[in-house]
Amino acid sequence: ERSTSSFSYSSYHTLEEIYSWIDNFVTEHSDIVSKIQIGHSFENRSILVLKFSTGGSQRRAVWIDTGIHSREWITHATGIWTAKKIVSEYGKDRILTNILNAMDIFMEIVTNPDGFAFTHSMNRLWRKNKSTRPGIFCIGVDLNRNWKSGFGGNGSNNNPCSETYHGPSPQSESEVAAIVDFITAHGNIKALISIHSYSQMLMYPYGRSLEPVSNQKELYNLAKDAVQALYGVHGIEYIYGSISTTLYVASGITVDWAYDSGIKYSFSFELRDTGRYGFLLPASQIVPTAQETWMAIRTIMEHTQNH
Ligand SMILES: O=C(CO)C[C@@H](Cc1ccccc1)C(=O)O
Ligand SMILES: [Zn+2]
Repeated sequence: ERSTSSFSYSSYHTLEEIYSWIDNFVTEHSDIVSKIQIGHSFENRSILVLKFSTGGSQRRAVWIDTGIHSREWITHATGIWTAKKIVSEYGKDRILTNILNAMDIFMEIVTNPDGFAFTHSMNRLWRKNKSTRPGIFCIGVDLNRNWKSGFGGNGSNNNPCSETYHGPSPQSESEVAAIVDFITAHGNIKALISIHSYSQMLMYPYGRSLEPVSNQKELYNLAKDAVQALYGVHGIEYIYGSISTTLYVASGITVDWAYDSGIKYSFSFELRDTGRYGFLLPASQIVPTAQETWMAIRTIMEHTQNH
């Protein structure tokens, strides 16, 4: 359809519908939003990033990604709603307006487009990307294990048939390399938020070890504030802490790479629910989930802007 006014923010959508929404969204809000192609997937789909900017050049920025694991549909839906929220609240919400007057926001909604298309066509519970290599008879790499930091360590798997297969080498996957290249070239990303589902958790590095990061106290307190803001919307309770102590040891993950690259405010969300529906969260929970998650994301962005 030609405009986003007929787009349902309370439904799940196909890859084509999301890419079409992105084009309409950028057209309708061209004063503040632009579209950047940062690369292409294994199956040659465009990898798209939304840039929210009110001016300046190379401003400090926040990176948000959703959908790195294709079956986690609530994350793409939350990303879309959040993008609309940002443009709707600019000039109205004082906190968001201050954030966008000082920083840019980059949002990658479909971080694993090949896997996402596959969840619609063949296998709803597909997690990895769709890369193949000669002589390897299982498909896909876990894009949340393919990053350089701690690559190949505990909590990742060398078996290509594993759901946590880390791939042949760090950044071997074009979907990961595209983000690394973009963030490295930008050079002024101050916060990274990588959104997963499910479990209702807000976590920070490290995943690869139990060792606390240097600003652990700050991240703990920021996570606490963010989780309290989230709770205030619909009374949903999150737990929070470092990945390795809150969930499990995982190596080669997005937020460890971000942190080691100097992005001191790196977080990973696990959205609703805690297992009743899991990855098959009903569409009726999209808007409530996005509304509460926004309050946590805004808290993290506000802290980043002020530090
Ligand atoms: O996707 C998950 C649920 O589908 C769990 C996530 C947990 C996690 C999230 C962020 C960083 C490290 C691990 C994973 O194992 O990669
Ligand atoms: Zn995940």
